[in-house]
Amino acid sequence: MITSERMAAVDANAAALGVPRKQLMESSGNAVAREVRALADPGASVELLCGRGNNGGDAFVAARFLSGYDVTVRLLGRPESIRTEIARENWAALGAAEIPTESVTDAADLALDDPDVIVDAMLGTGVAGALREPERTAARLANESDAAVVAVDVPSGIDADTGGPTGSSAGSGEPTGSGGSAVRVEADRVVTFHDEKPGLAALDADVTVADIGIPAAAERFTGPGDLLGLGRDPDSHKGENGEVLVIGGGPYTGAPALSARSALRAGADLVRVACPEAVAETVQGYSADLIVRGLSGDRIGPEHVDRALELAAGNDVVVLGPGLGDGDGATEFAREFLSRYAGRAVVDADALRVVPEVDTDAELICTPHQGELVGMGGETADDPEERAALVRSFADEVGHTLLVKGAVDAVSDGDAVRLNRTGNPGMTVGGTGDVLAGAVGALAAVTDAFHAAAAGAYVNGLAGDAAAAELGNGLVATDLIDRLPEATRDE
Ligand SMILES: NC(=O)C1=CN([C@@H]2O[C@H](COP(=O)(O)OP(=O)(O)OC[C@H]3O[C@@H](n4cnc5c(N)ncnc54)[C@H](O)[C@@H]3O)[C@@H](O)[C@H]2O)[C@@H](O)CC1
Ligand SMILES: [K+]
Repeated sequence: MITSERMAAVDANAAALGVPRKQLMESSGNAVAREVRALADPGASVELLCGRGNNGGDAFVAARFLSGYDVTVRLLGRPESIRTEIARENWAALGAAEIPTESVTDAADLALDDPDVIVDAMLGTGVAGALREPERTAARLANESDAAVVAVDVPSGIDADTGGPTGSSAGSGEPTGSGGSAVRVEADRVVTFHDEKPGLAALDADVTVADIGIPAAAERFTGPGDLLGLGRDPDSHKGENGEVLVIGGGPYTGAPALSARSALRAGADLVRVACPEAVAETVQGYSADLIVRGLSGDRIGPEHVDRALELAAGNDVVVLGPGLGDGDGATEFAREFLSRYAGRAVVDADALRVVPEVDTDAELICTPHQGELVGMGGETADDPEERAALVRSFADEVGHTLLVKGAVDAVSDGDAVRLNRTGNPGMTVGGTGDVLAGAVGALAAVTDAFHAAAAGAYVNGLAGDAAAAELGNGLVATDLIDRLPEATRDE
């Protein structure tokens, strides 16, 4: 099963792996034509109802694969209004190949000549709201005809994620819109691409899943698609893109500052640091952009839990651990803090060891390296696939998301697993882990824990690769921070 949102991410990852959209559309169209061939013999009449997006583009390709059939490609809209370049190219290819096309803008001009097969390629996953005209009328005509109806990817008017009509937030199958009942194509067959869609199972149609050549690696590994949707809403206000509290420092002062600055560069609006008073000035000295809150004394200990919880309450995410040290007081603090905190937290460094034993309502993203993973009671292996399986089962056991750092990072929430290949040996320098924890913290303020961990690993490694390209093995952790804004751009 794959959601529309994940499908878009995987599509972008496939393009980054050298399998561009145009190739996917070619395979999709080919798969649609195969379905038509299975339904009707050559000579049969096939009416392709095409929208202006890529769903329609799939049908333009299908028409090319249907030589020997009496094909009509009917575009709902003007050719100039075809939305994507790839669909436009495939439309133009029809003309060049002398395959008959028609374009209809007015619903009143729509009529179907009693075809044997109708291909519904009006709307796919890019639909917004209930069907408009002329799609609405075309859907009615398709439903009234005796033809076998083959839907491309998803029947037009159906939400691929819910199975309900498009434009209904509940997706419950209830009619929507201004009083009228929701029109949708009642397909006999659906050719859907790459993987099953959650909304198709409940439909009264035969569903074929077509392999369109998206490599498994596009799902297995992080890629640029994992950043889609993490961009800033242009209308947002200060604080809406994430408020992060870093709790750490004491024996080390650089670590909490690195995490905090990283969170800012990865997109958080406000980042606060709670650290011992004795080092507050030093931490502040690293950057005027940080809001530093001192906790009495020179080490964080259990006496600070109340104050830390108070500070945490105003933030979306806590990053716990950078520079905290492994003293008894610090460990006790981490244990008690987590047992009383119920929000979302990234747990790193010396705070990691308390995770397996602590009883917490918090949602944690733990970022251990292999050694810390073993310290937590987890297992590791040389083979990356085996290691990923072990990370998954350990994440399931502890009930939190794990991001296990290595040459290939492994991320799992106990269910899904994602691997990250960005990064380089130059990043073994001190502080890069603090940068990662901060970046994941910033992302966890705007998306779910698993997505934040995967995207954080990806951007951190990407920033490291950009730094290594310039500085080789001379890179330092702050070089990554400087390159995070570019790495986190989602276009
Ligand atoms: N990785 C992928 O996601 C792939 C997608 N492919 C195809 O691309 C489709 C998605 O393409 P698009 O994102 O271009 O979207 P669609 O082709 O689903 O439709 C988008 C366009 O339809 C119009 N529209 C939107 N809502 C409407 C409504 N309620 N009534 C009437 N018109 C409306 C708008 O002009 C919009 O731009 C998939 O369903 C699939 O068929 C395939 O080509 C292969 C790979
Ligand atoms: K469709």
